[in-house]
Amino acid sequence: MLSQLIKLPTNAKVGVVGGGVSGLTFTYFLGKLRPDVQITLFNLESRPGGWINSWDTKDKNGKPVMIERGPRTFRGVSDGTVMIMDTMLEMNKGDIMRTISKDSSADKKFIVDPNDNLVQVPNSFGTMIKFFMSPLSKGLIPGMIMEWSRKTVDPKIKDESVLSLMTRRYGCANIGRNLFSALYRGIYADDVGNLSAQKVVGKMYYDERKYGSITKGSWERWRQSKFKQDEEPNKLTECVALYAKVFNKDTAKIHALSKKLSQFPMLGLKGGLSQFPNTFKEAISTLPNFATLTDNVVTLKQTKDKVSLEYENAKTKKDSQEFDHVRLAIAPNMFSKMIKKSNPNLFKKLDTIKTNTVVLVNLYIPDKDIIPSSKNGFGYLIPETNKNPEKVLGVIFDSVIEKNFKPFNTIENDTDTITNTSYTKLTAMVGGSMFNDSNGIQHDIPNEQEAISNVKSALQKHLGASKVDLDAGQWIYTVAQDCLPQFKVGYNDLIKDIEKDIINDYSSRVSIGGMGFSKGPGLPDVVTDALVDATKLQ
Ligand SMILES: Cc1cc2nc3c(=O)[nH]c(=O)nc-3n(C[C@H](O)[C@H](O)[C@H](O)COP(=O)(O)OP(=O)(O)OC[C@H]3O[C@@H](n4cnc5c(N)ncnc54)[C@H](O)[C@@H]3O)c2cc1C
Ligand SMILES: C=Cc1c2[nH]c(c1C)Cc1[nH]c(c(CCC(=O)O)c1C)Cc1[nH]c(c(C)c1CCC(=O)O)Cc1[nH]c(c(C)c1C=C)C2
Repeated sequence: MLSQLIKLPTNAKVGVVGGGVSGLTFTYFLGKLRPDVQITLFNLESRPGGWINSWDTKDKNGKPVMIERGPRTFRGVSDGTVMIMDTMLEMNKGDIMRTISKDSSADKKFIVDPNDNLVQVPNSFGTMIKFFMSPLSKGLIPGMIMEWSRKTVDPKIKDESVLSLMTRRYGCANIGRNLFSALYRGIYADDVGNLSAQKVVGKMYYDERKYGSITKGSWERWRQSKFKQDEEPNKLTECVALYAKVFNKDTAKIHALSKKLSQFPMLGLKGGLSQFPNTFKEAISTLPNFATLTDNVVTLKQTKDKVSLEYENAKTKKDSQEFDHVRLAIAPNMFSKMIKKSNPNLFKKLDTIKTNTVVLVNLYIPDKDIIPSSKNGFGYLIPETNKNPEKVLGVIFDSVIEKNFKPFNTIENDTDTITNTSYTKLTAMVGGSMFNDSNGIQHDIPNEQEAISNVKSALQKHLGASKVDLDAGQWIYTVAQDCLPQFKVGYNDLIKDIEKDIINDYSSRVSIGGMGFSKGPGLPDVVTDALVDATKLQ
């Protein structure tokens, strides 16, 4: 998201690089706002969706089964989620929208303690007592009680790691290395000792600076939000209000949708999350001035008062086009490759953003549920305090999620309810920063055989699964190479510096999107970012 973008001239030409949800939604929003603008979407792959990859295959009995080889859900409370769901409804896709409610067993999360026991993250009084009695809560009670009174940060410190902030606030490293280590491995695939507090726990970072403590800050924010809620109960957030305005939406309907979505911790789509990019791809193909070029490697060049994209693929010779504006909806590491020769200074800055690789190992057992009923939940995460020789970040219980999915729209003849419940579908996510050396440089990615063997060992330890059952399952191995940027200490300032260079070097004719540059790494974050920037160009 760039601060200053210039309004596009009539019949402008825009190039969008990246066919993930960031590029797709940006293209859709801009194409709807400015039907006169000619948009060309470039993508390395012919498949839309980027990291979203719902894979339709067959099980050992020849029955069709969908395996998620990337994201599978997204959070219900977010501006981006309102825009995604409103657009899906507009395209008559309401019937594939699925929800997980707060009281659903699929909303339970577990953390593995140092003795390989799964402990539920508290969501009730009973689970809170159990959590406080586990080794995972060492130091938590005194840490929280005295947090408000602890010395605040030295104002000279611009940014620090999540672990450093947590240790200062809670008086010991245990809380950071247990609870927060698990949570942030489950989002960033990285360790709290590496992650930027300003970027990752922004609210806590600013609360300590503004109010002197996290407790005081949370209280103040709760009080102010309560006051705002009472004063203006039907107020839309700034981004959703912008979305409603530019697309002439019925604000009462958008508010009702936003309110309904906020009941659900997470949402999904029947048939897999790929339905989301596929729907947007379908929608943009109907735009009056749209073209797409796939299987192309793209590089960026600055010409006098335009920007040009050079592209080539195995079949076609090198070609190029000039544009009034280029949108880069790609990760920082892909952006740096695009300008290595044409802009060495910017390349050097982008190239300091290293990445984490996650290996996904899916297991499907068509005729047995090996997830103990007491552990039915979204899945579990493994914090730094567990030895974890298998380097598993966490395991998502896809079959529990699927069995607890409820239609978003009430459907009369609900044919959706899953009849066969005795199956297992789960996804282990392996590696992330655990594949890196102390400088954050990637090393040993396990091959398919090693990764599957490690996950089998972890599932036997954590779920008590039998080797016979595991060996009988169908295993799928996916390497999500460089899939998540490393959001290291100082990340926000680095991005601000990079954005300044982009504005100067390309005279505001280039904008950037995607999870490395948006507010957060989630699907809703990149969609919000796409909407805001598309409206700046209209
Ligand atoms: C393992 C994993 C699990 C996740 N789970 C969740 C989750 O549960 N919930 C959630 O909200 N988010 C989740 N996310 C984050 C989510 O996947 C991202 O927010 C989202 O996919 C980012 O979309 P994007 O379009 O920004 O980038 P991408 O999906 O990376 O898409 C970028 C596209 O650009 C293409 N491209 C790159 N360089 C070029 C080039 N030079 N020329 C042409 N094309 C190019 C790529 O091929 C790709 O198709 C997860 C991410 C990962 C990696
Ligand atoms: C174990 C590794 C990972 C798991 N998911 C991811 C990793 C690296 C990646 C990821 N997961 C989520 C996001 C978006 C975050 C956001 O800001 O919306 C990303 C980048 C979603 C997510 N992950 C967890 C929760 C509770 C959420 C939010 C709900 C949602 O958006 O669906 C925690 C969590 N992640 C994993 C597990 C097993 C787990 C909890 C048990 C897998």
